[in-house]
Amino acid sequence: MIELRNVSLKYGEKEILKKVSLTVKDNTIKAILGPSGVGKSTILKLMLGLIKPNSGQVIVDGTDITGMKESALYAIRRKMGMVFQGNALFDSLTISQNLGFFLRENMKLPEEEISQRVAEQIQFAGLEGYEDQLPESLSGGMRRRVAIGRAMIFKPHMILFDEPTAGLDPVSSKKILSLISSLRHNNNLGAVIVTHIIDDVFNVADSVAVLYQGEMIFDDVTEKLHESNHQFIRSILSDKILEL
Ligand SMILES: Nc1ncnc2c1ncn2[C@@H]1O[C@H](COP(=O)(O)OP(=O)(O)OP(=O)(O)O)[C@@H](O)[C@H]1O
Repeated sequence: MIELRNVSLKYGEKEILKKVSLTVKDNTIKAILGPSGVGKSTILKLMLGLIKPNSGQVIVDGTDITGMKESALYAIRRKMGMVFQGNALFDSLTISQNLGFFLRENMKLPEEEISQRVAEQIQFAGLEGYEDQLPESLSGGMRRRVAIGRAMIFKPHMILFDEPTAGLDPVSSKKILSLISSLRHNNNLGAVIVTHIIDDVFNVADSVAVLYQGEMIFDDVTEKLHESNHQFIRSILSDKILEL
């Protein structure tokens, strides 16, 4: 479980988050919805301990990580997989090498186990036949699936997605969303999805937190979004996609 308790954060003089509280339960999918620049990616960085709040606490599985040293944070980050907005694949490595990279470099696992885990992710992400290709020869949707496979290969129990469908066509978006849904069912995994696309929320999320002007204006099960009278929520429900 990941919790943000009364988290406030400034970049310089700019106040980004104002006393934001949020809970992501295990084995559930939580969406964080909000306009561009509101601080959604910042929340993911706080959850990974990459940045620290000015006040408030970030709790991961009952442990307060707010004041933790970098060395202790390593173990916390190992519980979480991260899929970055631009995928962050290595252009000069093949798909298999991309998938196995961190297992080789950071975990120093035996080659046999690496090959087995890579093969599992190739199958899970539907990338059979592309093992020896470079990322540039794959479609945007396939590259996103490689990035998901690479996050999954550590066997995390929570996975964080930054705009998982951004830049994808509707068919690829659908595939990515069903892959995300299948993570929970097949692997008992929780997920956080940062997005500005309302359809993503209704397609996969159990609950949604809406961030607007630094504050969490809604945090409840997804179906209740329709009951909100907040003007911003009413406008996103009618427009379906937030201003970029
Ligand atoms: N390292 C930084 N230093 C200063 N300002 C920053 C830094 N990182 C982010 N910001 C600013 O903080 C605000 C929130 O950024 P963040 O990336 O969290 O937004 P976001 O909601 O994820 O937006 P997007 O969907 O466009 O990525 C933005 O105004 C951004 O310009």
